[in-house]
Amino acid sequence: MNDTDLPKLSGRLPSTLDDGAVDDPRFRAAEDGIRALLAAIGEDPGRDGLRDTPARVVRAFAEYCAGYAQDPVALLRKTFDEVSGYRDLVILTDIDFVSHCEHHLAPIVGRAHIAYLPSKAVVGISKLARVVDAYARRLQIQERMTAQIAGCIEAGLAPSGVGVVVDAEHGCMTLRGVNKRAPRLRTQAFTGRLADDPRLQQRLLDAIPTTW
Ligand SMILES: Nc1nc2c(ncn2[C@@H]2O[C@H](COP(=O)(O)OP(=O)(O)OP(=O)(O)O)[C@@H](O)[C@H]2O)c(=O)[nH]1
Ligand SMILES: [Zn+2]
Repeated sequence: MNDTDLPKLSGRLPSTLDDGAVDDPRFRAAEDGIRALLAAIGEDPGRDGLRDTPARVVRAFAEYCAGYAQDPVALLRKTFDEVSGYRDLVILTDIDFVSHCEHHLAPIVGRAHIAYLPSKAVVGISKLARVVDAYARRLQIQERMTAQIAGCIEAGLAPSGVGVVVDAEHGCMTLRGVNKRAPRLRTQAFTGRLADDPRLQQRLLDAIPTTW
């Protein structure tokens, strides 16, 4: 799978206030935008309690979106090939993440579950969680994030197959709009042997705890 949505690695807001970010004109413009938003909801952006809020919000969004600065495939560069012929599924479940929807900038809170069939090397399992975060920390829709994670593992490890299942609650449905208490969206992507073999898919699905 081609990852056509690899991030632009420049032109983003810095994710911290270090290294001169305070002087970045985009940072200042974004703060003005938050001040305008505060005024639009009937607040006084000049009152004491809100004076530092625009800068905080911009910093927070830079942090929520820090994944744009990462190259997720590069996270999988270090692999281990001394696995004594291990060829079965590697399954990592319940990788929690927070993302933000690109429609409302509302939080998406969920868990990703990943399986892959190694062809020769395996990767440190923390790297799979790092890949999830690199895509979650962007503005997303869940379907795209799911496909991106699968595509990244495919590109980074060239395994015999990948399965990614994502379960998440969307703030834009639970906190506003239709206001449903806890609808959970499941998306999944399978490649290679997992795309061809429903029994391999089922092994990943069976490994996912039913509660969270
Ligand atoms: N498929 C998909 N839809 C999403 C995701 N996140 C949010 N949405 C939906 O995106 C849609 C945006 O719809 P619009 O009609 O443009 O926006 P809206 O008027 O705010 O819609 P409501 O949420 O129904 O009030 C909504 O139906 C959201 O529930 C996602 O990850 N995947
Ligand atoms: Zn939304």
